[in-house]
Amino acid sequence: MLTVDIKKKLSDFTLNISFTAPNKTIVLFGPSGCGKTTILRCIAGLLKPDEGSIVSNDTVFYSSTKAIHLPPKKRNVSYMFQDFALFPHMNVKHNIWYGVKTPSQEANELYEKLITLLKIEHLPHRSISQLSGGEKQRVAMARALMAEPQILLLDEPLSALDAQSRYELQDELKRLQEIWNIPFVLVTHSPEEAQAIGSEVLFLHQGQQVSEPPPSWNMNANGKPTRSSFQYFY
Ligand SMILES: Nc1ncnc2c1ncn2[C@@H]1O[C@H](COP(=O)(O)OP(=O)(O)OP(=O)(O)O)[C@@H](O)[C@H]1O
Repeated sequence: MLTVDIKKKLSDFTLNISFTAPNKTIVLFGPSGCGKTTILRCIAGLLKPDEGSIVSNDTVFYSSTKAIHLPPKKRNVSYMFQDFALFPHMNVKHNIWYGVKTPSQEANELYEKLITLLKIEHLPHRSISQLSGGEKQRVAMARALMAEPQILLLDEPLSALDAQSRYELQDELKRLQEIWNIPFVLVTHSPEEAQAIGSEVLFLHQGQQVSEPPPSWNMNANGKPTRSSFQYFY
């Protein structure tokens, strides 16, 4: 369980957000610049809010009243970036093992489980430059979970992929969340993706949560959001 209740002054508005993420996938949805990435960065400890609190289970990550601001490495949070941020000079296996401090039998078992679940058993010695976008996403996912995080943050994890890989990986993400049973906090611009993956969706507008979903959630016959989808925000 993750509880976020923070304010932070940004260039054009003040981010003022309060939500609780149970062990499910919570989606932060809204237009470019509404504050989605800033929220992830505050949870990860890469940015300090101006006030409020961030608590994960019993661990206080940030509290303005208690003057607590844990550094990123003490938060046990994995952050998966839009471009996957894999190390190009390392092969797949070394990328996945990167965050593991002490090799152990348990870590080996976790590694085997992850590459099987993510269907990348055939790739361990491949270099990153020889992977498709979907394969890179799977490797990034394995690396993120190999660190055994309490929380997984995903910043537009599927946006660089073609439609086919996106659909496949939406299902994988849902399945992995159910197995890991930790909060996944996922940022997207895509109403279709938010609906497909999110157990809960937070609609954001200029740093604030808005209660109404955009009239937008009407899809056309091809399952794509209609043009009116975006009127709410743009
Ligand atoms: N450290 C910072 N200090 C002040 N303003 C910031 C800071 N970081 C980002 N901003 C501004 O805050 C706003 C929210 O940025 P943020 O990156 O969180 O938006 P976003 O919703 O993730 O956008 P996108 O979907 O384009 O990635 C933007 O106007 C941005 O310019």
